[in-house]
Amino acid sequence: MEGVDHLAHERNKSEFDVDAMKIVWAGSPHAFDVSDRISKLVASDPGFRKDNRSTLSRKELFKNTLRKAAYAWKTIVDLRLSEEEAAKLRFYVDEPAFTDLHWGMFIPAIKGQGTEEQQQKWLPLAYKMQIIGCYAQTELGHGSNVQGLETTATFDSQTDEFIIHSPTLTSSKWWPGGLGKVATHAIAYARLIVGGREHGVHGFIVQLRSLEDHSPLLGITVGDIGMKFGNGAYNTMDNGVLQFDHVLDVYSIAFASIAVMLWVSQVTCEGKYKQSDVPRQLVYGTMVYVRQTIVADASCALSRAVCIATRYSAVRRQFGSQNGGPETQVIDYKTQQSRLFPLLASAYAFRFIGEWLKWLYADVTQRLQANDFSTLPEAHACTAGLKSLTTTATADGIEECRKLCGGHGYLCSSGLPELFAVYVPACTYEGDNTVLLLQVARFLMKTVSQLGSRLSSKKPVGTIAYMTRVEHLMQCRCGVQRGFAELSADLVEAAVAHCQLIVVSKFIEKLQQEIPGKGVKQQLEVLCNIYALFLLHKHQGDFLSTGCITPKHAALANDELRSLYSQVRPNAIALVDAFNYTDHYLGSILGCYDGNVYPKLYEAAWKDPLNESVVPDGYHLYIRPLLKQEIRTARL
Ligand SMILES: CCCCC/C=C/C(=O)SCCNC(=O)CCNC(=O)[C@H](O)C(C)(C)COP(=O)(O)OP(=O)(O)OC[C@H]1O[C@@H](n2cnc3c(N)ncnc32)[C@H](O)[C@@H]1OP(=O)(O)O
Ligand SMILES: Cc1cc2nc3c(=O)[nH]c(=O)nc-3n(C[C@H](O)[C@H](O)[C@H](O)COP(=O)(O)OP(=O)(O)OC[C@H]3O[C@@H](n4cnc5c(N)ncnc54)[C@H](O)[C@@H]3O)c2cc1C
Repeated sequence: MEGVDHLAHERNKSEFDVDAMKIVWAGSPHAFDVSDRISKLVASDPGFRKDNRSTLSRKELFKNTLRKAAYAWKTIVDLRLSEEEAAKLRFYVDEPAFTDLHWGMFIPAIKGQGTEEQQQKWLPLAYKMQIIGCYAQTELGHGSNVQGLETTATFDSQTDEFIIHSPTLTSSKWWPGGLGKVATHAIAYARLIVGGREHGVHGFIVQLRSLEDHSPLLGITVGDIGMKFGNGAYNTMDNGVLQFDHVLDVYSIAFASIAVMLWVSQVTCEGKYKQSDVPRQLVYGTMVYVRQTIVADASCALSRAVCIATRYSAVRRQFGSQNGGPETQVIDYKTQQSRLFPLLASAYAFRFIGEWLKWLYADVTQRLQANDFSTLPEAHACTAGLKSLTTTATADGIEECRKLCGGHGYLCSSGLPELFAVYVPACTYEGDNTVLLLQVARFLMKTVSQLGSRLSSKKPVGTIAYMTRVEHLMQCRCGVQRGFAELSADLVEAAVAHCQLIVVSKFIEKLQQEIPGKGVKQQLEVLCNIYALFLLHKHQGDFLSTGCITPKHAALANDELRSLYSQVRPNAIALVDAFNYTDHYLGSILGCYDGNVYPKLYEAAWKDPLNESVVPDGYHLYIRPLLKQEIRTARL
């Protein structure tokens, strides 16, 4: 029945202050207030409806996305929302769109790598959305290998201009979000050539389309690359293809530095290339920034899936009826708990590692401004490795949550198929996860060779086993005289172990902070222990081979896990309520707050366009003749 909370009995079991946990999850009382207010604003506005996406054609879907993006911008302007509130509004609108790249990459790239002059010219236009930008780095032939990019930017000292060109088919820009149909400008990455000499890959701000009629400028061929994985899903995004045919970057030398997107190098008025004495990898700065935001995004996506699966696991009953009594809630089965609760713990673990990574990024950015590059390698390794670890675990976790919901998890109305389809490219974009782990492995090799065996002694006591595991994995690999390439598969395993060590140690450090609210810290300690012991159980071969745990320890750890699951069980619904997601944002009948699942599932089915007619289109043309055919063959 509507209005009845079918999960009230579960909520009454909670042993901690849920409102206090909501603040912990949000990060602060202020952050909670903004999130709570904006999520409800979006949920209550029919202009942000999203339950019909799977029934729209690609063109209808895309036009609806443009409508929503414009409506969101109007809402932001009319309500005079702050930058923080506007970002939250775009988050809760929950639709991949060109705005993700405009706000999430184009503007950060200018802020992070543009000169003062460039920032003064481009940021006011971008903030007012008087230009719409995208980040055009990947090409048809190269994505991972940035140094392999083929697009050229040749400085013509006669005309004081840069000529941007796609010399080959494989140099076509391919994948940039927002590029296909909307962006008016791009930060395009190209090989800078000055005076016949090549100076490596640099970013250039290039106008793509007329600000008058949106037509592509002279020399620009641009379009969408076509349908992607899953219906609806990421097809609201116009990932594009772009070719330059000797495009003059219209900014004369007076603005040459406007075009060359870098505070780390310049082309002077005399047409001389000036490389400042900073690491060339600062060209990659935007990718580092986005990777740390992707870690925070992972905790959001995984927590959405876990919220759906946990609430439905409490609603769903199957088997176990005694004397005609109610069947057993599937959340009470130990197998369901052993699959679901480690994911619940991971959602919280990724939330806190995302908070730490945000601090690390801010710290390294501050140091860079003082020309202190000492922590840049660690920041690169951490953002690359944690992006890889958290997105792989989240993509796998969303799929596991679908399976935890049985057949109904496969319905679009569960919200899980679309969440999976939209999320999984996170394992690829912003750096293929294996390629990024190889960067971590390279960092570990260098660290081991510099520090000797001990990677770091600055870890909480509870992580000794994890640290010993990483050292053991590295020693086993570094000890043998074989090349990096030969050992790369093994070194990637050590890189994963290193990233898991970081997540566990930062969760433990979080618990050393003052955490207000009855029972809140105790619940987080249970989740931290579940995360650490689940991984120890999953990788016990590694831990046993280090000798720092024995088979008896491994068995005890497994016993402790079961006990921890029992401690979580009465608090499970409250722990997912703490995410404070509206039913609109969850977009899931299985995960609806009141748990009134079956009537809503049944009602939703009849809204499917296929049920607009009792007799389906095609019956008279195809099925009736089939049913009425003379039996010409002997009866089978
Ligand atoms: C809101 C989300 C929307 C998502 C939209 C998606 C957008 C995108 O996908 S944008 C495109 C993303 N593309 C990538 O992520 C490409 C991945 N590839 C790379 O980052 C690089 O090609 C590489 C790091 C894999 C290799 O770069 P390369 O220049 O060949 O460098 P080396 O491996 O030779 O390393 C040299 C040296 O530089 C250090 N280093 C590498 N990257 C960085 C970095 N980002 N920051 C700082 N330092 C970096 C590396 O550690 C080496 O150091 P040493 O070992 O000390 O020499
Ligand atoms: C949805 C989506 C949105 C995107 N948005 C943008 C965008 O806005 N802007 C942009 O510029 N790009 C964007 N991209 C492109 C994205 O950044 C690249 O696809 C990504 O960096 C992976 O590169 P790749 O496609 O070349 O993969 P590849 O490197 O070709 O990967 C193929 C396989 O090769 C393996 N491999 C590659 N190199 C090595 C190596 N050295 N050692 C071992 N294995 C290796 C990989 O692990 C992988 O298994 C987007 C991609 C997607 C899917």
